[in-house]
Amino acid sequence: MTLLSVTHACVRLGGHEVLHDVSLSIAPGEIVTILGPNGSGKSTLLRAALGILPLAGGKITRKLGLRLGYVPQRLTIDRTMPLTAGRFLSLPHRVPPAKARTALEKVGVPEAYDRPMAGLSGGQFQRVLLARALLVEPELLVLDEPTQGLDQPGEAAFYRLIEELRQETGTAVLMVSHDLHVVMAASDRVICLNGHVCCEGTPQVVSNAPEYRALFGLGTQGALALYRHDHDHTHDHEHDHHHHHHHAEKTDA
Ligand SMILES: Nc1ncnc2c1ncn2[C@@H]1O[C@H](COP(=O)(O)OP(=O)(O)OP(=O)(O)O)[C@@H](O)[C@H]1O
Repeated sequence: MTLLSVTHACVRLGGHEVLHDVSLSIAPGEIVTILGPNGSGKSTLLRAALGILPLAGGKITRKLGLRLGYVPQRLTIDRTMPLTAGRFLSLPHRVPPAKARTALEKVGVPEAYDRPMAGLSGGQFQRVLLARALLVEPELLVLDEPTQGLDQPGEAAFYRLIEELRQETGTAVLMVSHDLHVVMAASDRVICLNGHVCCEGTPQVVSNAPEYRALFGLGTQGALALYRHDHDHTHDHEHDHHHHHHHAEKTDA
């Protein structure tokens, strides 16, 4: 079964073809990451897949009634607006307070409920956006560079949370990133984009593909190997092997 598929999609923006003949599909429970340099069309692809942008060619197919949660790349909230995270979760559709509190607990920021959105840290804010995306109990979570503005430990913690949510709820995840270090090992499948699909496959396959190396340079294999080794550890100190979370299947001991 496929939750969402993009078939031979072309997107034109401002008179030029930003995406050419791009195909991808995502199955239940999969974590698929779209990687690519700035301007390679990653956000465009997500927005086309969500139906926000029209296609110049190809098609998008979604499972009927697909429950989809979306975390946008950036959301600015007027700092003068006294909007608490609890109330934010009730926009645009009212959500029972207990459900909003549960969602905030699930993403590790229960204290945000009564706090104004404008006063949250970057990491707390992204978690609230994620909580909002979880309200629909998504079968597919779509995340557009959800860790922008977070420091490295914050970013690593955010991706661990995504993995935990996947394990707990079985949601599939389609996300965009240009960060190789954290995302590669956290993904089941990677799609390397540069206006078209350059290569795709498991992180190991992609990191060895000449197309990928041409885009990201030869040094990334080393970085990936290092990251895979350090996957279960904090990322603020490379040699700090303190375990934050234990994933039995991924320990490196
Ligand atoms: N509304 C638009 N009109 C014209 N060109 C656009 C428009 N929106 C995006 N583009 C162009 O499309 C290309 C892809 O943009 P997109 O935002 O999808 O890239 P990206 O891979 O997400 O980049 P980044 O990593 O910088 O976020 C870029 O060259 C961008 O300048």
